Amino acid sequence: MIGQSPAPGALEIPIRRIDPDVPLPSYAHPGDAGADLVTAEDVELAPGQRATVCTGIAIALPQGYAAFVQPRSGLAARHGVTLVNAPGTVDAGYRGEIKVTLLNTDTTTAVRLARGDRIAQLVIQRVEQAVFREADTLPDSERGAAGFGSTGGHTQGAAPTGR
Ligand SMILES: O=c1ccn([C@H]2C[C@H](O)[C@@H](COP(=O)(O)OP(=O)(O)OP(=O)(O)O)O2)c(=O)[nH]1
Repeated sequence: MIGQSPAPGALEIPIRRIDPDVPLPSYAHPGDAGADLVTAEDVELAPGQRATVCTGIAIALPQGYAAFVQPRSGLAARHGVTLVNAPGTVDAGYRGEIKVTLLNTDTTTAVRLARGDRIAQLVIQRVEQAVFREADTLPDSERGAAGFGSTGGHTQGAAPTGR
């Protein structure tokens, strides 16, 4: 079911329809993290092609929040469509139209998306703004500087040596 009534205590976000005919972002199920975004334009992506498309909406997030534009798993698994910059970050101060940079990763098949198709999902989260305080040494930790596969790779990949 699409277009649930809001959960009690849900965060209210002012939204402006730049394109008056596009639906507002909506959660497909109660408890979903992502509200679906649609494309406001028809687009065809050749194999390997990307395109930045309009969603027809602009929002005003409260300070201390950000919205993350995430790919949809169905589009990814069925058609190889993802987002170049996943997740796209919408800053609290941004008042412009939310846009989505789609990428067709399929090497042989073009993908056609029609105005109104759901192309991505918007996840709204609280975020911290840090103060970066320079230090000569960092506190010890169990991991230390080990990373980039230091705990073992997949079956065919050897872990790279750390520096
Ligand atoms: O997928 C995205 C990513 C970003 N934006 C908008 C909202 C965001 O607040 C703004 C700037 O995004 P970002 O900081 O990622 O872009 P930048 O390349 O660093 O540009 P800028 O110099 O404007 O910060 O663009 C979108 O509409 N969709």
